Amino acid sequence: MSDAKIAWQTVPGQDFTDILFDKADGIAKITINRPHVRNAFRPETLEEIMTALHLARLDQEVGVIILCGAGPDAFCAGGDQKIRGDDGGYKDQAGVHHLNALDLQRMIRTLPKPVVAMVAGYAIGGGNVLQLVCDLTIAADNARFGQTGPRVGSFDAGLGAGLMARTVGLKKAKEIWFLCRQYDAQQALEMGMVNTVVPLDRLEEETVSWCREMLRLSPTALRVLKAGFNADTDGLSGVQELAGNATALFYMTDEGQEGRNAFNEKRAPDFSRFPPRP
Ligand SMILES: CC(C)(COP(=O)(O)OP(=O)(O)OC[C@H]1O[C@@H](n2cnc3c(N)ncnc32)[C@H](O)[C@@H]1OP(=O)(O)O)[C@@H](O)C(=O)NCCC(=O)NCCSC(=O)c1cc(O)c2ccccc2c1O
Repeated sequence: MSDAKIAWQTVPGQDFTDILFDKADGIAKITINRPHVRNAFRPETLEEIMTALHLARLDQEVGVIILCGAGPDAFCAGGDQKIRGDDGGYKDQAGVHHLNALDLQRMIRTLPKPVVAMVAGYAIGGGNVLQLVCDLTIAADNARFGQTGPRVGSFDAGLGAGLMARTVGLKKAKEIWFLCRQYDAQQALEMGMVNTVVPLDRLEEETVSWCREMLRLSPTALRVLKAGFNADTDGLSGVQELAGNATALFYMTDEGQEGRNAFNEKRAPDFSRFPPRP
């Protein structure tokens, strides 16, 4: 199959209402499917995305994940203001309030495979933070980015502010949040908020081509690099993620296995075969 073509297959066995979950050629695609509200999310949407991400993480056929919105008009317009309640978050259908966008942000950052945002149309508010926390962003030429929090009575002073500042610089990040302007795809590219801009009709083709390039590379190298890129921003939990990769690799060595074997064989471990390396 040429690089331009991909035959998405719906991942079977799921009962999603707010997202589509497809897979092909080592790539999983999660589509926020609420175009009537510019793909704004409700708590259920975020739960479904997290379920799909978990499945994609466990699936050893999947090396890269695409996150996108249904239709050409929006990637995601953030939290659904129609179900934003008075009790500290967004109401699910049982009336419970959530801010589970923050759980999703952390999940994307700790997921040990690259997550690529494919942005057509608006990426606004929590939708812009969502594309920001993805590892790469491919934008269509109709994409528009911005924060609205201070206008609609909200703010994301966590990754929304801090990661934004690390991505586009402190002054620009403050401008984005303090003025609540919108920026077109070219401006987003110039400020380093996205990786490339392509015509809308070539968006998926280009995104898939970037994914296929990554799939040709070492998954372990990409995994550890991702953890390394996030480690300082995420503090000790970022170090935990990076260190977990070191532990997993150590478990694969004879030296690591000698400790386990000695315990199971009720003998003292003999690490003398493993000299301290320079
Ligand atoms: C995105 C827009 C700029 C698009 O404008 P456009 O003119 O193209 O379309 P309409 O405005 O006519 O919208 C069409 C239709 O969609 C509805 N809609 C759009 N966005 C939302 C939304 N976010 N919630 C609910 N509904 C939405 C709109 O009402 C129309 O429906 P009708 O029935 O009226 O026809 C523009 O739509 C826009 O500016 N949207 C609002 C963007 C916004 O302010 N988002 C919320 C920001 S706050 C946030 O996202 C957020 C979420 C979190 O989970 C947080 C967690 C923790 C901390 C902070 C958080 C946070 O800040």
